[in-house]
Amino acid sequence: MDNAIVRATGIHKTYDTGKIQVNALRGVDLSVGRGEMVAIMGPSGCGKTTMLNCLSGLDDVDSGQVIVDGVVLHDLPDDERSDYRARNMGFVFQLYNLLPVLTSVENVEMPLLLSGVGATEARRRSMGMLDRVGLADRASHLPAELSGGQRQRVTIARALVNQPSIIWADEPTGDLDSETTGEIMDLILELNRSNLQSFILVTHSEEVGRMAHRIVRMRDGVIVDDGFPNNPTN
Ligand SMILES: Nc1ncnc2c1ncn2[C@@H]1O[C@H](COP(=O)(O)OP(=O)(O)OP(=O)(O)O)[C@@H](O)[C@H]1O
Repeated sequence: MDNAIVRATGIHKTYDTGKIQVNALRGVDLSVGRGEMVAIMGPSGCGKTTMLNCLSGLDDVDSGQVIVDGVVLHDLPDDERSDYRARNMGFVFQLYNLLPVLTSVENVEMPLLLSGVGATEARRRSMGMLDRVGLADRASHLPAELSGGQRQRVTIARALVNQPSIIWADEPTGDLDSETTGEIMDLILELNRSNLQSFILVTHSEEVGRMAHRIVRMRDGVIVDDGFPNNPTN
């Protein structure tokens, strides 16, 4: 793929708990194009989250190479890799839940403040992003004062506020009912189309998978299928 933004080759990852070794990734090759939306699917335990963590540089790999926009990710020292992630990637992960004591806009502006953007500019951009996700009128609400779908929209606004070229999402619609899932996916698709950002998302939902440009199916730590969703409108 010529315009690949992510190019992973021969990724192996083993977890060693002391008692047993789990070969979570057993030679994964994957390229993701600029502006592409890829759904990673497969049965529980097949290695989807591990793949997201390894490809985004959140976790180390045992062997193989991940090149993101020309940068060999795992060659970077830890602090430079974190910095690279903060500047170029957005995350919609359960691990990065909204901070409960901060309002919507305070949550969204956090990545900007952490990367050195001034307070006034951070607030301006965060309000703009909340507006994009349809939540300008909930800017001063705490997460507990929002619905599940609204919370997820704030999480997406926070992931996108830095204008990253890649967004990694682990079950972005996991706990949501089907109507809200549709709304969140429409939002993600609209952002993907208008900003040409690449989305790589893990999902158990065939409905969500069908909305992506491409479905990558995994089993037992390898990719077993990689193709277009069976959807004539895509
Ligand atoms: N920190 C860890 N230590 C040991 N084993 C782990 C660890 N994390 C994951 N595993 C194992 O690695 C394998 C892949 O796990 P992973 O979380 O990537 O699967 P998954 O496809 O995302 O599953 P699910 O759909 O249930 O979230 C599983 O067998 C899991 O038990």
